[in-house]
Amino acid sequence: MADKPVTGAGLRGQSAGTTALCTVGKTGSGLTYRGFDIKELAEKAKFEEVAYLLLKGKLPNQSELDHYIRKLKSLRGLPEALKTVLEQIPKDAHPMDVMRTGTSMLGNLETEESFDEQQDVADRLLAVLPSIICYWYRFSHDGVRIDTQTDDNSVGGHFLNMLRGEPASELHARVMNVSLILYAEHEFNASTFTARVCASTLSDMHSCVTGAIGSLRGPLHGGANEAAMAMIEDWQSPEEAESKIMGMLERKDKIMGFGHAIYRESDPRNEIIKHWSKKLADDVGDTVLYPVSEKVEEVMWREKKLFCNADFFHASAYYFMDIPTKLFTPIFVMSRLTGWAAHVFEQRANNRIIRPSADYIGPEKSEWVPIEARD
Ligand SMILES: CC(=O)SCCNC(=O)CCNC(=O)[C@H](O)C(C)(C)COP(=O)(O)OP(=O)(O)OC[C@H]1O[C@@H](n2cnc3c(N)ncnc32)[C@H](O)[C@@H]1OP(=O)(O)O
Ligand SMILES: O=C([O-])CC(=O)C(=O)O
Repeated sequence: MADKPVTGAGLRGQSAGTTALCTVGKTGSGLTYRGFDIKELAEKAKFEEVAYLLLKGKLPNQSELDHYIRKLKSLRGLPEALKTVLEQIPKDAHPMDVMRTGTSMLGNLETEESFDEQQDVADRLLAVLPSIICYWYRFSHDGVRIDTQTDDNSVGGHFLNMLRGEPASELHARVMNVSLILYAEHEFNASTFTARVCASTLSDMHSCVTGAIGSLRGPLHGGANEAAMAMIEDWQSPEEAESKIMGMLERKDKIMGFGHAIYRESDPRNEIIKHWSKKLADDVGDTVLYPVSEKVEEVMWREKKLFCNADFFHASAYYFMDIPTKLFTPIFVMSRLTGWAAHVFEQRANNRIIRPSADYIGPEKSEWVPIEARD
């Protein structure tokens, strides 16, 4: 992508604070969490280890990790009042709205009374968000009230088990683990910045996370994985994909799953999720969606020098695992909760209310006109 002059629009290129959590695009394309390269984490870590790293500040040793997994497993249950609320939400609601309402309702039932409770509140949310979305989804779509306390050790395996009513295969659990690691943290992205702005007023964790979910929902941010799927799902061949993309580019449409506010050359998460999407394509014997996705990637680079961001190959990967498209962005929430909460901790530890200024472009002086005399 050609370099663009940095202007004030979208606060692009302006530092809005400090963080010890993450670097994005520091050497042109890299991503690190507390200094650890994303490629190494995606290959070697459990998502729960990455959550611990982000939330507690260091990698856990074996007994700390075992204890943490046991803790998360014990926190998966839903209060009855929250189940009642989830049962009222219609089947055609957007699952991101369900996540938002579920988090907000939990804030009424299990209010964070003091910042001393922040670690426990974050752990509870990490454990319970998959339960919220799956309980609502299975109740509204299948008419069943699921037990959200499965015996799966991993967050990803637990999610798939609740969704399907049976434990996930090793491959699917592995891909979910990688996906949750890739989505966990990304510096001052829009949803995290929302959480930090909310935290800067000394608000509670549930409010910060509820606001962040609202920001993540949009198609220019987390909603892009669903939007990318909606775009490619009906294309039957790479040739059709090429001609459709060329038409979209001619009309100056945004192509979802491409481009990035910070990365200029590539998004390091793409190569990783693309690898797993290919493995899943081979697993299900796909001959259409993966070649279509690869063609879109090739055409976008050839025509616009735009590269896939984290979202594009997530679409096909989730599709191959038979995950309904509208649950794609809620999975992002289940993971990014770790980054959001860790940023809230950081903001609280060194806080000043976030309140920028605006350049006024309205009228200099307006004359008051009585209501009867107005047009
Ligand atoms: C996990 C995540 O949240 S990753 C982001 C997910 N979002 C998407 O995939 C949505 C599609 N992508 C986009 O809308 C953008 O690339 C964003 C929102 C991610 C970044 O926006 P910006 O920082 O404003 O983009 P940037 O400054 O790099 O844009 C440069 C030019 O490329 C164009 N461009 C950028 N992305 C795209 C795209 N996906 N399709 C078509 N054109 C694009 C822009 O319109 C801009 O053109 P202009 O200078 O004529 O206005
Ligand atoms: O950093 C951003 O602007 C968006 C992004 O990729 C993320 O939040 O993962």
